[in-house]
Amino acid sequence: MTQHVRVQVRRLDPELPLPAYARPGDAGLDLFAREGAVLAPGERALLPTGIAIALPDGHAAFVHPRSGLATRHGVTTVNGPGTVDAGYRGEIKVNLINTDPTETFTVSRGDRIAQLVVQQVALAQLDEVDSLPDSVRGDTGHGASGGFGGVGATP
Ligand SMILES: O=c1ccn([C@H]2C[C@H](O)[C@@H](COP(=O)(O)OP(=O)(O)OP(=O)(O)O)O2)c(=O)[nH]1
Ligand SMILES: [Mg+2]
Repeated sequence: MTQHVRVQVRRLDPELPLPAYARPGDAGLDLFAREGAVLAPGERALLPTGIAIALPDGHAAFVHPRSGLATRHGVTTVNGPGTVDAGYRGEIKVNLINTDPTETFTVSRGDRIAQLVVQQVALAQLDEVDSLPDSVRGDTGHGASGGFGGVGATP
């Protein structure tokens, strides 16, 4: 069952449509660029989206890159995914970077540059302890479970 949460939104640019889910079942609302930009290889830009939101308590929104831009152009978010706090009332911005080594990437006003995923988040109440409970993983990580290959691959 899909859960819906009501999010108040202010449009800071009346000419841009509200962010929308491109298809039923999509998790991210596509965000539009309020301004264009030209990103040389390796260059980044903080682009305004023309919207500000008020999330209910216990929620956050995450500015995720779009996989099509990443795959075709090497364009992603620098801080991906960026975190929008429930208390943030400013314009949502997208920290875009062109990681392509040779191609310049042009953003036009109105382009869909990133997607906003709204999620419930738990706020941690930190209980300081001297030792943590045992677990199967323990303190292993960073590839400790094996290599990257599938069945039969060398570890
Ligand atoms: O991709 C992003 C990431 C953040 N923000 C806005 C909303 C967020 O609530 C605020 C602060 O973000 P964050 O906490 O990640 O940045 P910070 O560097 O820790 O700044 P601050 O000291 O203001 O918390 O900036 C965006 O518009 N887009
Ligand atoms: Mg912060």
